[in-house]
Amino acid sequence: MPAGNAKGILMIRIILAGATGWVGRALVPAIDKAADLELVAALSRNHAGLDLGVALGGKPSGVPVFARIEEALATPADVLIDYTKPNVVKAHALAALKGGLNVVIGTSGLGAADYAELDAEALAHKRGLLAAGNFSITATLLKRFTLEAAKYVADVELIDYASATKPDAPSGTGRELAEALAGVRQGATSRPVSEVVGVPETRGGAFGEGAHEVRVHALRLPSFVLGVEAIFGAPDERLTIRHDAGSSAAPYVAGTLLATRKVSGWTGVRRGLDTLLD
Ligand SMILES: NC(=O)c1ccc[n+]([C@@H]2O[C@H](COP(=O)([O-])OP(=O)(O)OC[C@H]3O[C@@H](n4cnc5c(N)ncnc54)[C@H](O)[C@@H]3O)[C@@H](O)[C@H]2O)c1
Ligand SMILES: O=C(O)C1=N[C@H](C(=O)O)CCC1
Repeated sequence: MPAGNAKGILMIRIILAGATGWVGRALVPAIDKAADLELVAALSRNHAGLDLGVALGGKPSGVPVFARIEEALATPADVLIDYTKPNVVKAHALAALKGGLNVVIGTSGLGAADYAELDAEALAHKRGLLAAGNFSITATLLKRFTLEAAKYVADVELIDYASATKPDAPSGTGRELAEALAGVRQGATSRPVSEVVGVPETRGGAFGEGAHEVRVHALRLPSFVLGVEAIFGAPDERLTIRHDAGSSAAPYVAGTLLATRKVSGWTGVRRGLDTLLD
């Protein structure tokens, strides 16, 4: 139950996992500025034991930094926001749900099977979870426009661009889009990959089944931050819908905070910031 502050505003108490990372350190000042949000604990493998303000190079803030989710969860809180790493995010979310928190996941690397498991846990504990492969508004529009175009054009493939060091492929943005697209797309007219002569792997990774599968081609090269491109082909014409992220984490802040405010409004898992838009 969110706690009231001195002005009687219901405060949403947040544990931020990945608070000293690229996105985490952009979220901290935005949470501080919000009258209805309170950062009560942080999780960071590299800065555990420090005060978060000090860890971020500023004044003490009174927010403790922990190394492990179990330690952080000893602080009473309402929502866990996670921007950490693909190999730890699911364990963080499961622990938070068990502890009675709602969960907002920005971390990439999880797919449909992981979210089915998290959904069962969220339902069991009557908590909400919102995961978005990309919390930026323009990436969310890429998803919306691509799903709309798929109603009219049968053939579509995705290209997923990211930096050479990104640990997961495809990106969270590309994976969420591919899994959603596989659920709504029409059958492809391209030759089935099982009939391809040469090196079938060059046709990309597949999400979904048979003619409804969505092929994703992941490029990992220096100079890219994150980009996802949906290419639709029809006889004698082509449509490309593309999102490109810049080098700052600013585009992800507003969407993450919107999800944090809304996530107590349902039980189970929702995927995509688009599920919160009209
Ligand atoms: N959904 C979105 O809109 C969106 C936007 C940007 C990034 N991302 C994703 O968010 C994730 C984080 O991105 P980033 O660029 O901020 O990463 P980063 O490497 O800059 O920061 C990761 C943070 O997680 C912490 N961490 C790592 N392993 C940990 C562990 N085992 N226990 C506790 N803390 C741990 C680190 O200390 C650090 O604070 C990535 O998966 C990225 O793809 C998603
Ligand atoms: O820089 C990253 O890593 C990003 N990851 C997200 C993803 O995996 O889709 C999106 C934004 C940047």
